[in-house]
Amino acid sequence: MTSEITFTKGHGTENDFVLVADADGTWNPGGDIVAWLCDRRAGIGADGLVRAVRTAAEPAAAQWAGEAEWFMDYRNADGSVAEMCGNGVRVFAEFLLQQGLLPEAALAGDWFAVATRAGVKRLRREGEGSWTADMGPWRLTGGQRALVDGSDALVHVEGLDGVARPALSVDLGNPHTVVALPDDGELSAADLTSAPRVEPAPPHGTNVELVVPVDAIDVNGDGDPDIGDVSMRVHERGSGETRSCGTGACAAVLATRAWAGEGAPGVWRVRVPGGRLVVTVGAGSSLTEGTVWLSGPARLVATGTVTIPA
Ligand SMILES: N[C@@H](CCC[C@H](N)C(=O)O)C(=O)O
Repeated sequence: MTSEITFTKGHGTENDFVLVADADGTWNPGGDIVAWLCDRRAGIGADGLVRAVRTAAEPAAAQWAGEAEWFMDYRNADGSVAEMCGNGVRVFAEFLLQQGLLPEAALAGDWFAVATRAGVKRLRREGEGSWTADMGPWRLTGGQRALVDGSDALVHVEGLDGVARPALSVDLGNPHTVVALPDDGELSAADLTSAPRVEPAPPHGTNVELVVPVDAIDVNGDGDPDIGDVSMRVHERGSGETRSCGTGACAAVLATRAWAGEGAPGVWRVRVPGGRLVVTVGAGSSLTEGTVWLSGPARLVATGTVTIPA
């Protein structure tokens, strides 16, 4: 039997999603259906599927029912499940607004809670199509040892000189491995048509970010940089190279800040192929753990219906 689903297509800095409202949790697609929907030739095409379901109706989220009304069920383009999506959660908030499901107070600029597999995240509307997400806790996976050594992994990136690069692993609820490159030439030369090989292989796979520091900005002219600035490309676990990754932007900043050491800025601009994001490191964060905020656009571009094959 086939079924018809209403969807919205949206993106955050061109990290794009198919969004489906499934308030009562009656539609729980298998990985093959997700992969088909996300297929850019045979399906609608997206980096991932976002399903909006009431926490009370979703067994995976029932533990957060008292804290958040809605659960973001995030799936990668290959149909695999992911814990969190930083661009996706902003687009999710914009989608709830479009569907008339956003709590009234959130429209007025109050924080509101969304449950994810990485726990409850809070979001605030900054203006039309613009959101900040409190991404919650992060940590360098390798802890103090990785900070002292400057790396806890090696990454082989195709298209460069064949030498494995030192990298830092960052846990944002989902896994990231960040590699610093010296300049834009290397950033462009990197071939991300296949996943960079990471050693040791992370147990649940990883998203890989390539990051190039851009000159930090000294806003008040006191000689100390106030705003950090990086360029980034990403190969996402389960989706391949994408034009942006929100959790990846946070990871890129947190690794760069760890390499820079004490005194590094707390606010960063992240340039990705699909646009720009702002990452703010939470007050009280150390170089190895803390909290982080992500700000950026969320755009909804189309709605439609699709017949799901049996
Ligand atoms: N694009 C997302 C991250 C999506 C999940 C990721 N591919 C994973 O498997 O962890 C973002 O904006 O954070």
